[in-house]
Amino acid sequence: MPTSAPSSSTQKKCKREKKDKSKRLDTSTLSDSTLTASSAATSAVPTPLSTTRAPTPTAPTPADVSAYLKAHNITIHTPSSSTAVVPMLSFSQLDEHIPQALRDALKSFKEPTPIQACAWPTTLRGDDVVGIAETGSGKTLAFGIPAIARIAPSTPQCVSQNSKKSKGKSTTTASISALVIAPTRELAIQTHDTMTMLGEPFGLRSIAVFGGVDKEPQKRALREAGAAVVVGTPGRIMDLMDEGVCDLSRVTYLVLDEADRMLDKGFENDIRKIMKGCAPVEQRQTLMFSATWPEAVRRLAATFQRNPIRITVGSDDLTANSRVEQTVEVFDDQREKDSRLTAHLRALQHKKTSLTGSDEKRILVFALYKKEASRVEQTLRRAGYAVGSIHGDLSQAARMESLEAFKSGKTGLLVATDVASRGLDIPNVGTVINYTFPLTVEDYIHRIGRTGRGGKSGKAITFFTGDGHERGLAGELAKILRDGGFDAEPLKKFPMTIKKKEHGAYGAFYKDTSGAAAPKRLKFT
Ligand SMILES: Nc1ncnc2c1ncn2[C@@H]1O[C@H](COP(=O)(O)OP(=O)(O)OP(=O)(O)O)[C@@H](O)[C@H]1O
Repeated sequence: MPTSAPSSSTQKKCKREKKDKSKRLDTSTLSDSTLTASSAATSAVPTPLSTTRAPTPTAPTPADVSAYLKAHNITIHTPSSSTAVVPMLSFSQLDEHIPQALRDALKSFKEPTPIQACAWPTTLRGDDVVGIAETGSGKTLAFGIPAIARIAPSTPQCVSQNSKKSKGKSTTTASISALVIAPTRELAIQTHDTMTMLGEPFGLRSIAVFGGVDKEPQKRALREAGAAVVVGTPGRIMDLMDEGVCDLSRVTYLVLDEADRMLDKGFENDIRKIMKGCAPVEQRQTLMFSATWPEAVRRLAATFQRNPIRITVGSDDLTANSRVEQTVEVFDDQREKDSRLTAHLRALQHKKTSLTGSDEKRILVFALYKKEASRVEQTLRRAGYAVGSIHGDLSQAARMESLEAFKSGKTGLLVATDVASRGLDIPNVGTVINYTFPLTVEDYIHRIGRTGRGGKSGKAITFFTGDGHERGLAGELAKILRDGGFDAEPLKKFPMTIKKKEHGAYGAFYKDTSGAAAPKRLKFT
């Protein structure tokens, strides 16, 4: 059936509304004091569309807000020039800020997660934000929804016209408006899938750019089709920038996912270069999200942002997902690990064959080194298990195949290095087994966060020998276990000192050059 063209009055209305919207978005580029003046506490919920509108019936009362912040142990640091952040306690509060078609993406969920509730009001009004919340708590949509809201047509009428025209085929967009940078290829692909889903009703295209695969299709996609959103890993983004096919100069919405990792030694200089290619900081919204936010990167992060609002769900200290039950087993002899691993698989009644039901629990085993991952995989295969692996010695195609087989249940067991520790949202991982402890306790938090996602519970079993790097991490691990209410006794034979961490690149010599005024700390208890 042919699609009828929109009437000229509808077209005019859409144009007018687009113009209004771009005016509205411009406020995000003004100084903080202007932003404060225009959105001063006239209502409990930010109302960028109108200042005369009566309060929304769904707006929470200050008492509701206070109780919510307390219940979820949320702390919000707001720079003195910014307006207080009032969380959105229900999806209906999004209605006046985002188009219906975007709201539809949330329909399978009951309510916003705490990080979404607190991040949306501030990201939608144009602030820079640091969002720290436990693994599996919905951070992708916390930054994904505002990204699309910023570039999508603003009204349901415009949306429906556009989606009729463009459903299935994406609109050619000359400029990239939003950029999400992720530390691993698999995470970039996963986030790109989410952005594609969110942008699809509006004909907004997302392109994933990551290494380990042929550059040509990515170059062609960028050159020929264009994209409103790019999600990628730093190395490939820089390559494509250098080749002149990835123009980021119009990127006004920039996200560092797994931000502490992105600012760590090894990535930091790449991030600086990429940011230089984006719109300048005054015209850009820069967002950082992670489950871990070590002191060592905090001040450095602030130098990339403009008066950021920091939202912390949970403790300011390093904490694990509260729905993951953690146990640690100490070994005197490394060689005991293999038999313990298979004993656990038996105790968990893990099937050796492929899984049939999609709700059957998968098990993720983390090793530290590529060779070790490969050896553990072989051991499990010899023991008769359907098992796959993900590590840096495999081609990207093999990595993607292993991940798919694990997701589908063809293999219910996956052995991985830390390339799989951050961000991956794999349904029904019931247990994470740390065969060898990671190099940092942050990595431990991210690894075990592959289970217990989206409100489900999970289990983490950690083998600990105290050899090499492990010895110096025993104190930090014990603290995490105790903070979560779990048994840290097995670790007591190791030194319990906790070393102050330094930024990988700057160490003790790092100096804050942001010149930003110290933020006031708002703790809602
Ligand atoms: N409001 C919500 N209610 C219930 N589930 C949600 C909600 N929002 C997102 N989810 C689901 O929660 C799961 C975890 O989300 P996501 O991958 O964004 O977590 P994350 O916080 O980024 O985790 P990580 O720190 O490991 O990267 C996803 O399957 C997502 O679809």
